Amino acid sequence: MSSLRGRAISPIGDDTHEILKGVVSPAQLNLERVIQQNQQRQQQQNNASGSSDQQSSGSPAKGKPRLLLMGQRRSGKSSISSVVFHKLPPNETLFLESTARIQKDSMASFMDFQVWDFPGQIDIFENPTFDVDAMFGEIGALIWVIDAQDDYLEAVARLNMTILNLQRSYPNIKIEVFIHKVDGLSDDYKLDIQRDITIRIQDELSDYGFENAPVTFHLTSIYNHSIFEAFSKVIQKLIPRLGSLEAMLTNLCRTCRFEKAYLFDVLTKIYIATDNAPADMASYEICSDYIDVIIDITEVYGSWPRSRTHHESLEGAPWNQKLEDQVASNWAESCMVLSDGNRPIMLREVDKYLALVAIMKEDSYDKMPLVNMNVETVVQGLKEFFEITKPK
Ligand SMILES: Nc1nc2c(ncn2[C@@H]2O[C@H](COP(=O)(O)OP(=O)(O)OP(=O)(O)O)[C@@H](O)[C@H]2O)c(=O)[nH]1
Repeated sequence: MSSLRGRAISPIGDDTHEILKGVVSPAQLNLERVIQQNQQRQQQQNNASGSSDQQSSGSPAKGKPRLLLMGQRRSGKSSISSVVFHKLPPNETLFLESTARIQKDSMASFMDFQVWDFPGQIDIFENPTFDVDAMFGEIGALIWVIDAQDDYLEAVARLNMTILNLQRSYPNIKIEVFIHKVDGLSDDYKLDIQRDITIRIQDELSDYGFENAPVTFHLTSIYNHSIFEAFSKVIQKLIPRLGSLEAMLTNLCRTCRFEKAYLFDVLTKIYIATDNAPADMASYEICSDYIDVIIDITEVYGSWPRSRTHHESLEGAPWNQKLEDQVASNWAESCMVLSDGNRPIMLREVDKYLALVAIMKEDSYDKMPLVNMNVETVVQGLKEFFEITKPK
């Protein structure tokens, strides 16, 4: 399949070929032009307004974007960070000790970012030893965790103070409120709490003249996929030109008749883009569980060294082809059929961090060769996308 790379393809539909045709496609040229224009515009703004405004723009000027986890003590910040970024089983968070100082984690991922876990008792605006400019200058998002199983009035009051302090100097910082530990709560109660917290925050902010502060709310728990879903939404806001990624996946779904396609960060199981079909928690869960299965199997069998004779027999008759030319991906590919409705689900690695996972429709399995060709083309397009948009 690798011999197909760089050629125009003949898809089941007719859209994918515009993603990668020949050496440089119009889409690629367009993306490069837009990225260059954005960079020039940003450079001009920075030159015009000096370095202090650069910090106040809220977008990461240099280095890695930062996610700050803040909130009251025992609200669940360290648990969230450990479950999402370190694969700690949720039950084991019961034994986590209270955080005494800021924990800084660097994530080597498709996009290098940092996660800072703050101790609940710290108030950075009260404490003169904190360099607030350095802290919020390169911030990607502030995640405020509220324990929904506890009395949340004080947490909301502190969040309001924090937003008001930030709005004056850093109006573009994205504030993500995780209404957390909703696992034990009924659906009605969850929505009531969300409504109540939203109103309390919006009322307070509009009293101070901030009508449209960038605050988003998520209902989360470490005991189900909601925490990964919420982090996915947060990370997606940090991806430049996310719309182009979504358009690629939407085209792929239309061309191959997929029900849903996700681009996953394999280690964290955060999805960084999906097609434009309505979001559906069940399909996200099954794709994310599938990644776990593949990783487990790879850990057991992945490093199994094939003997030279076995290798030669695989490349010999009746195939008479090199092994890498017989498979669609040089790294990993897998496909299995879901028992409900006979819908196959496929996984294709994009690079060492990312994987494309898609749920197909019932009849797509017959068209696997064409599906593979289209997936291969989109994967090449995705690689180019990340190459072009990577911070220089
Ligand atoms: N039911 C439930 N419990 C949770 C959830 N997330 C965290 N917890 C529990 O909440 C408790 C406190 O979690 P931590 O992660 O230590 O809280 P923290 O906000 O880091 O606390 P400090 O370090 O003191 O600021 C632990 O016992 C966790 O098991 C959740 O989603 N649901």
